[in-house]
Amino acid sequence: SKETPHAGRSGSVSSPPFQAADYSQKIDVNPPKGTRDFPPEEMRLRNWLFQNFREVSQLFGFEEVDYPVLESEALYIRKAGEEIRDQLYCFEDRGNRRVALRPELTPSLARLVMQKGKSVPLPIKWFAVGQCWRYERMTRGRRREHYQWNMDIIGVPDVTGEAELISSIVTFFKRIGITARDVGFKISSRKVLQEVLSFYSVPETSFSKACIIIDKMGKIPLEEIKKELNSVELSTEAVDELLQVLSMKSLTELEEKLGAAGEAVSELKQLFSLAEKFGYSEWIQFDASVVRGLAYYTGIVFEGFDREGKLRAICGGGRYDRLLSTFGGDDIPACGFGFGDAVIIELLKERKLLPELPLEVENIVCSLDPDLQGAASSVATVLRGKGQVFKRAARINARRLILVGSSEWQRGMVSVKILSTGEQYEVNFDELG
Ligand SMILES: Nc1ccc(Br)nc1
Repeated sequence: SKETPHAGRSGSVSSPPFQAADYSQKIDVNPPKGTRDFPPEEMRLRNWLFQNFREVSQLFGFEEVDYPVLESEALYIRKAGEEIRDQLYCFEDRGNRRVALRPELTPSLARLVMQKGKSVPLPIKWFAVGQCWRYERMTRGRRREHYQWNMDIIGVPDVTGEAELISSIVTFFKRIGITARDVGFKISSRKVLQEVLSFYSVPETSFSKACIIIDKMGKIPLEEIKKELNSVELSTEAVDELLQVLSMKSLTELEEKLGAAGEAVSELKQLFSLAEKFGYSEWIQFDASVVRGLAYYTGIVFEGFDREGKLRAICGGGRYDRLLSTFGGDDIPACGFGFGDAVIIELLKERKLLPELPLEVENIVCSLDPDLQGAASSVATVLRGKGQVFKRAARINARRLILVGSSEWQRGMVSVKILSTGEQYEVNFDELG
């Protein structure tokens, strides 16, 4: 039935009461607007991508977790004017609870960490690959769901956390053939913004809102940015100074401006020094304009970008030391990133790096005589039981064709044909393994 938007919070659409299906006409066989099916070929590519997400996460000692796609809406009600709030896929359930399809995974992680409390030793190193949602008016024809890979480190207060997270993403890129010539990371810190604003005694409450406004730079006119910054109590002088600092692309320049004593400069210098040790210096650059669009970041922020500038941000993350206290918990230092499943595929297509993932079958068993269906089933069952044969089912194309013919079967034999060479021979059914 057509969605009839009812009154309610922005972005929430309540559908009419359940209507019995009308079988007189063919249903719409396409998935709901903004969502995707994953038929076999697309599913193989998705599994390949997620397998790389998982293997890199485990290489760095992270444990996999997951959470419900449906969460309490309260997890996402932040008052900083984020786009993620404006596009919340939220509704009232049949128990009159305000719920939402998760737009991101970090609030769920914070909720689970709080739930586990002291029972989980620190540092916590968790990763997840989960579907996230937004309700965007389809005027822009964009997707309403994507899968996000997240890695988070809880309980590490210094930038070694961020350095390790960026190293894990670099490791992932290298595994799939992406190099530092293809992508880079723009790195900054929200403490840059904080130190500038504190100089102009801007109230703390304006900080998150100012970050969200600045994240819109390049997406809306500069005059609009200035107006919105004035509206959250930044003076014209503070705005001009801020915009000047945000245009900086060198740490030396930033140090000359803010001095070496502040946390912003010292943490960034420490991170760039660690990057040398990790061996990924060529992948990163300082860019003061990076603030990211989530209200809860408090320190280092970074985003992966394609150097040709054709695509949206590939991934993004940073430090969020005060998220738990916004949920009424005790703060624990934390950092993490989100990595969507869509832009990276666009990038691999651009760079002709999509993997060949044909259907993979180890054996095809077929009976040449209708009366031998049962026999063929026995053969297939024996082969399936031989774990090691099917474990190698990841082989490209079927390697063998097992023929169950009546004359051979009467002698307890089956024919085996190696498809790549055409070689054919008989095997005793009892020795199939
Ligand atoms: N947060 C979010 C969710 C879903 C998509 Br598609 N993009 C962003």
